[in-house]
Amino acid sequence: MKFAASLKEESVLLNIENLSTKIKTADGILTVLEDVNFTVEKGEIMAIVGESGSGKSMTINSILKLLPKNLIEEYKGSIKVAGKDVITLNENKMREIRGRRISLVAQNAMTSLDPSYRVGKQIVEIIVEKTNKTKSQAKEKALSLLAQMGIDDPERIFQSYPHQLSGGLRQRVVIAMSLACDPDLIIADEPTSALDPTVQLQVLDLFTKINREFGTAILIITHDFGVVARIAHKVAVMYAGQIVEYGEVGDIIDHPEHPYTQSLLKCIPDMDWIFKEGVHKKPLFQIKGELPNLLELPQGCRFSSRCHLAKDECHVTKPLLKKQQRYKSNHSVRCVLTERSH
Ligand SMILES: Nc1ncnc2c1ncn2[C@@H]1O[C@H](COP(=O)(O)OP(=O)(O)OP(=O)(O)O)[C@@H](O)[C@H]1O
Repeated sequence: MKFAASLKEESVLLNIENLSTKIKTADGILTVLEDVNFTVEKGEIMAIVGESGSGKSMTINSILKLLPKNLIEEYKGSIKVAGKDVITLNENKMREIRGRRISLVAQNAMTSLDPSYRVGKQIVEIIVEKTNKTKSQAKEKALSLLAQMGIDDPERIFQSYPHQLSGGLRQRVVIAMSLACDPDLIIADEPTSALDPTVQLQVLDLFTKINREFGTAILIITHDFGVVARIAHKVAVMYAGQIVEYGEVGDIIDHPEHPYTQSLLKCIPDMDWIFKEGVHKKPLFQIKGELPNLLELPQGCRFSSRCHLAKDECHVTKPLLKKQQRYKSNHSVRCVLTERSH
């Protein structure tokens, strides 16, 4: 049976409520996600930002049901795609969602490309497998997609093997592949972190172009608030498996409420001093300390041990993600101090 309604008929493409994921490890049970709530709407670019280990990839794996069964201790809540809860869908139905409704662009293009086949053949195969197109129609579509990715000589790239292409070109090819079945949502997992800085900007701008021209929603995963600022409309700041701040990007950059968000924003390099003074004159800000051990989470706020503002209550009271009424938009923060100060 075909997956019922097209996501494009819904304004909310992805709705996650109270998602909690625990995994089994040799050391014990890890709470990798807890109380995760967010939505991605039609035509929106949403970002999830956080340090390494904060749970960004686990969120993607939970959405796409890519967690190995033997690893899962708990996987509960609701992950609705076009109103259907993927948590209860079987593997056949999930395959209809993956690739067709939601496609994934990984950090390293080589994980998505087979080194032994020309890239054109790989794009054509996906189109033929997932749509009713013939091989020649699929080739036409593949060439058109490559051209739309800003590739000047699509025929040459179509005939190339992955190792003959630069990192930036490979990532453009993978992004073209992700669009092969006209998905409603692309999930891009750190899609630029393996690229040179100038190529990173070009690839980010390509996502913006795709969003504007195709109307495809994008969920981008990053550790870099600079990426968020450049392309996203909405952001969830993630720390130790929880969303600690959520809302419109403009609101959060202008009024970061959570001390962790404030710290992440300080980590964005100021391009002016890089170009004017040289990279060695001003060290980049680093957040001191480490993420808590997910086997022994603190009783109170998970960021409390690294927070320069933490008070006694922060170590004992579990903060909830609460909408801040003073903002018109849905700006939510998980911090007891924010609650007190307004
Ligand atoms: N297979 C696994 N076995 C044990 N622990 C795991 C496994 N996969 C993830 N984790 C742990 O789950 C937590 C969340 O990991 P996750 O990969 O989602 O973080 P991330 O924010 O995506 O980090 P990165 O940016 O480094 O990819 C981390 O503490 C990580 O060590």
